[in-house]
Amino acid sequence: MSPAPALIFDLDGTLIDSLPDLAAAVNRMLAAEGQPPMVPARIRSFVGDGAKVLVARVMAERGIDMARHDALAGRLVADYTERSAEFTTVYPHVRETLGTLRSDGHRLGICTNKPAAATASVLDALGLAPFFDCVVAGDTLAERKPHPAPLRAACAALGGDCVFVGDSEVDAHTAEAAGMPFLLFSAGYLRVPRSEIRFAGDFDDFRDLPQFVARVRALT
Ligand SMILES: O=C(O)COP(=O)(O)O
Ligand SMILES: [Mg+2]
Repeated sequence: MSPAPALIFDLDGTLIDSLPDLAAAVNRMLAAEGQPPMVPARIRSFVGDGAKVLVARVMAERGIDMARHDALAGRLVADYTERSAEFTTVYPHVRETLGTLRSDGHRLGICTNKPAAATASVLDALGLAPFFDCVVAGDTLAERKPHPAPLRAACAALGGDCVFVGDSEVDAHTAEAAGMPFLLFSAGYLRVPRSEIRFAGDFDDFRDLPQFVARVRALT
């Protein structure tokens, strides 16, 4: 069996349920535009490709002039960064599992499409930052997921073999492009049927993650 692989986690919909604060920020933006609020389930279907794409999808749905995209996206990111952890929760058993994985010798990292400042703010506020040796965020590099570069950068920083754990088709495609095993957290924000993506294992309870990691490790 190979040495303990490093584990790289997606953030939104994988470690944290951030939709309530993302939706609150979107709805503050819409209110400032004189628009009625959007239901969180709809906003959830727009999450996964980063804040700028989220804002573009909301604007397209509401017929807001795209010429204002940079201004509105900039405002939303600044507002969300200030208020990223008012309603956001860590999924059950995430903290204890991250602790177990670290004690078992795994190095841990994050690869998210959320911008770096917002990522740092939410990780600090929820007490998750100390678990991670490396964070690659949506604006750390010129490319973001599903481009493999951010995941490869996280893996290079952690060293050795890596496994990616995420909730969405964006994550599955990123892992595939990077040639890395992918474990699906199926209680997050997946937007396509599971049959459309490839994963080495799936789980909806973090207490089950160490056994999947051990199984993937036994194969390498
Ligand atoms: O902010 C997003 O759109 C997605 O973030 P994630 O990559 O952590 O899921
Ligand atoms: Mg996600």
